[in-house]
Amino acid sequence: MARKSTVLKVSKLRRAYGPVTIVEDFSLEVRAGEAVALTGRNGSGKSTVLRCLVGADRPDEGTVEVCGHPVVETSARTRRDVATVIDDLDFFPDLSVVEHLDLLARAHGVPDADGVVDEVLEQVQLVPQSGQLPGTLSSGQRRRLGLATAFVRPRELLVLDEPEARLDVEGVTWLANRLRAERQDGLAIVFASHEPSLVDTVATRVVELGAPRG
Ligand SMILES: Nc1ncnc2c1ncn2[C@@H]1O[C@H](COP(=O)(O)OP(=O)(O)OP(=O)(O)O)[C@@H](O)[C@H]1O
Repeated sequence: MARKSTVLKVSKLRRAYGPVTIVEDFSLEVRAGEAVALTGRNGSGKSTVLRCLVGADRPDEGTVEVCGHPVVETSARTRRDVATVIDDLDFFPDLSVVEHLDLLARAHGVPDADGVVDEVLEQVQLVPQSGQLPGTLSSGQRRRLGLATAFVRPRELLVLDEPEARLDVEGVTWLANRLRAERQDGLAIVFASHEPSLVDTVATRVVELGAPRG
């Protein structure tokens, strides 16, 4: 069988905040169809690594490439290839749930945007809330909308920071199955998680980050 192509290549990443080095000599290669779980204690640097992967933070040293191109948060290429759910997303206060998803799908040139948005709304169980504004959603529903934004658009790499946060038990099970299916369809995934069931179901590899050093 042909080896799957490398989607993400991280080489010798280092990130320090002041005198404290959080991440040092971190390298990672993720191929299409692989899912890497970043685990480790609070403060071990998982979010720091993920922010560097998507270009939301700049490493002090090292390089990050997606599909052979350097990651730059503002580049069209990076935005096309990388779907992220990290931190709490900012939503437009005056666009409804369905309008957010429509906007994203159309901006990314998704064929049959209406059909894709309807399908994802069903999957994240936000059909009854599709006309609501983000400010009126429950915190778990806002997380579901955040996840939906990643699923209505094209993607080669999915980067998720604690995607299970604020989901109910049924939601975590759905998410685990959905991410496993995405990986089996050939997507590359990197996610940080404290949820063992999610890691067990989704990850093909687990990378545990250590404690920060002073
Ligand atoms: N902008 C910043 N300035 C100073 N320190 C920071 C900054 N961002 C993160 N840190 C520190 O870097 C360390 C790693 O934080 P990070 O958020 O990457 O951890 P994490 O592994 O994702 O933790 P958690 O499991 O709690 O989400 C923490 O000690 C944090 O306080």
